[in-house]
Amino acid sequence: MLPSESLPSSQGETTTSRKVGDRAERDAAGGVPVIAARGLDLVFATADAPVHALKDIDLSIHRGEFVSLIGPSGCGKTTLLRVIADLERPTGGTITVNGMSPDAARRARAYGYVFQAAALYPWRTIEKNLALPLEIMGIDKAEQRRRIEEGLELVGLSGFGKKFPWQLSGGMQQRASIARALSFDPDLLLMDEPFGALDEIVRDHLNEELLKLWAKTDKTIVFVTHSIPEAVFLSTRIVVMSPRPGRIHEIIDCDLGPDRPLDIRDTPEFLAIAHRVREGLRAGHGYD
Ligand SMILES: Nc1ncnc2c1ncn2[C@@H]1O[C@H](COP(=O)(O)OP(=O)(O)OP(=O)(O)O)[C@@H](O)[C@H]1O
Repeated sequence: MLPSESLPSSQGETTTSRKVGDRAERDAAGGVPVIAARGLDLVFATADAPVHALKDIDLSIHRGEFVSLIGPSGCGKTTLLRVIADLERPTGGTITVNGMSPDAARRARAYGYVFQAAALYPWRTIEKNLALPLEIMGIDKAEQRRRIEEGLELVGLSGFGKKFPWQLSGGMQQRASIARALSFDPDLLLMDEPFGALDEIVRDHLNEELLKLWAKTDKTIVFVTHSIPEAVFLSTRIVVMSPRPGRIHEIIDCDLGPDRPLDIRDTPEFLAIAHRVREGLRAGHGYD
């Protein structure tokens, strides 16, 4: 693997140093969830029949969690992420982000959003792509420079700032888009199948490095995926969704601890959780 294909490892640090908070304790302490959805519903009005994309979603996500949304195509994973990001308005129920409405949270720049495709502007260099949200926020040039360098270093792209997106591999472009989402230091990262288009080896590697980055920055991450192993490897909890109207079928704790080398995927504990997720997907799908 090229060195440039790696997110930087947190050398000398281990993920065990991370304070993985205990949700029950935080609830008892009255901590405000980062995301709190109650009875959330979304019906898209279309030219023919209305599309019931989300139905009765109840979900609380707390600071420092890594929560994956998994489910069959069209079950509303992206729609749920877009509701959190204030890119779609629910038609029923309530949702707060950091205790605010999604609209207020968006204006407060509470989250960074990483799309499935890197969505970088091809006519801007990597550093100019990273600068864009900072320019919009009116951050001065010197501070922009500092944050861009820090962001590039965080994702292992130091020295690539002057390149254009098309001069980088798919994995490197996706890392640049992660750095852009982190450039204004949001506590919450929303990621919509960010590695879905990458080959398995690069994807494995970025999974491993994303986990280290999460441990290092203590962000809350909501991550959409179709992959059971990816969900189990990354998450502290897995939300299994069922097809239209998209509902939460089951929420599975993924208590594998913070230290997760790739070969954890061969352990009985990992395989047992993957099995539960698969069973949840099957049951939610109504195959039988
Ligand atoms: N703007 C829209 N107007 C009408 N229907 C929509 C709109 N956006 C999404 N949908 C429909 O809502 C349902 C949920 O879509 P969504 O993209 O959230 O699913 P998903 O689980 O993310 O799917 P995939 O895994 O294929 O990306 C689908 O039936 C989709 O066709």
